[in-house]
Amino acid sequence: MSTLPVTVLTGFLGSGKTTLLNHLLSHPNMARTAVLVNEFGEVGLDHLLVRHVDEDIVLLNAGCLCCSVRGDMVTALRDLFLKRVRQEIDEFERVLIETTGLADPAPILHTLMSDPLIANHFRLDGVVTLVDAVNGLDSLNRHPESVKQAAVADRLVLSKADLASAETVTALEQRLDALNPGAPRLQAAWGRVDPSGILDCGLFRAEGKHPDVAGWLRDEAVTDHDHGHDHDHDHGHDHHHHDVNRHDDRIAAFCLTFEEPLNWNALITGLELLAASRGADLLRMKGIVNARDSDAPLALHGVQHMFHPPSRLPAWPRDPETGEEDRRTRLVFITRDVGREAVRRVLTAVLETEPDP
Ligand SMILES: Nc1nc2c(ncn2[C@@H]2O[C@H](COP(=O)(O)OP(=O)(O)OP(=O)(O)O)[C@@H](O)[C@H]2O)c(=O)[nH]1
Repeated sequence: MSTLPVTVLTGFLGSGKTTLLNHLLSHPNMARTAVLVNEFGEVGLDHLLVRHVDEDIVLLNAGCLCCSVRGDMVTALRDLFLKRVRQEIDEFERVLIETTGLADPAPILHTLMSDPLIANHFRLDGVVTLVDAVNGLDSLNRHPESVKQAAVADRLVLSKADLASAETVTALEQRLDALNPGAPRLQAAWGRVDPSGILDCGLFRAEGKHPDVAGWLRDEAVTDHDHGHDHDHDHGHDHHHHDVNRHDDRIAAFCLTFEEPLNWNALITGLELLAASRGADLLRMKGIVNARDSDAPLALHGVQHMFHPPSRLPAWPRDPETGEEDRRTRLVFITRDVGREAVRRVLTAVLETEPDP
């Protein structure tokens, strides 16, 4: 993969994004990373500064570039790429983008998938969402944006656990489990997190190792949660959502599994139908597909109405216990106000009626 991985760091106002960045920027593993921030001033770079490359880009002593974004993120990312091509800046191998606190990460993710220059040269590695242990529950209760930020995350990082009681942290963790069971959670006191915990959560690794399907798809964690969820609903009492407010109730995380190879065109038609009718509510989708007319597995992911072009993987993932190839199609969805059954019905209806090409 010659594209450069991009990590999007998001989190509600005051959740600790700048504090985390401050820690990351001095970490040796951040060498060759270009970090896009809204303003240099906020991060306080003086003690890390090696030299000014230009007005908007500085080189830091860990070997990373810190770039302040003037105007929009798309222009900043394009400029950065062109400077790299013209060798006006030190070669960087990955990008980390800090979003503003109220931001919906979806538009940035759409740009990564759709802007021709950007989509050709960058790929989404992951969305990292910071959640403040003190105010996190309140933000989730009051701001649908913060629910969405947590729901689309590939990694959830809890900040300020030192200021919150153990009960509050547990209650927050339960909420996050229900909202986004597939996202591994880390704790970062005062922003102290190892870069390896939040970078390389995508399917492809910088070192060109085999794609990590299980680590990217996280379908087992989602399936385990989904079973518990159905079970609780079946019995209708005392389930773990009883104290969860309605923003969270609108979010569902589930995995659809197909044992037999699928008609690829029909699957895409089904997904397009879903995107056209419920695009805004398909918060995140990731999948590995066994298509009848492809020997190799195909990986697919999307955010709302937009899908990234599929990638062909070099080999089928293997079951870690038996070592056997796992050729099942697995589609993981995080949705808002769209249930598993509705998605399954649309996809199976199209899969059953479309003829093979
Ligand atoms: N006690 C404690 N305070 C923290 C921790 N992380 C961040 N803070 C403090 O929380 C406040 C907000 O942190 P920032 O890093 O500025 O948060 P932010 O997400 O960048 O804020 P905005 O850019 O305004 O959205 C600051 O005063 C930090 O010092 C932590 O783990 N523990």
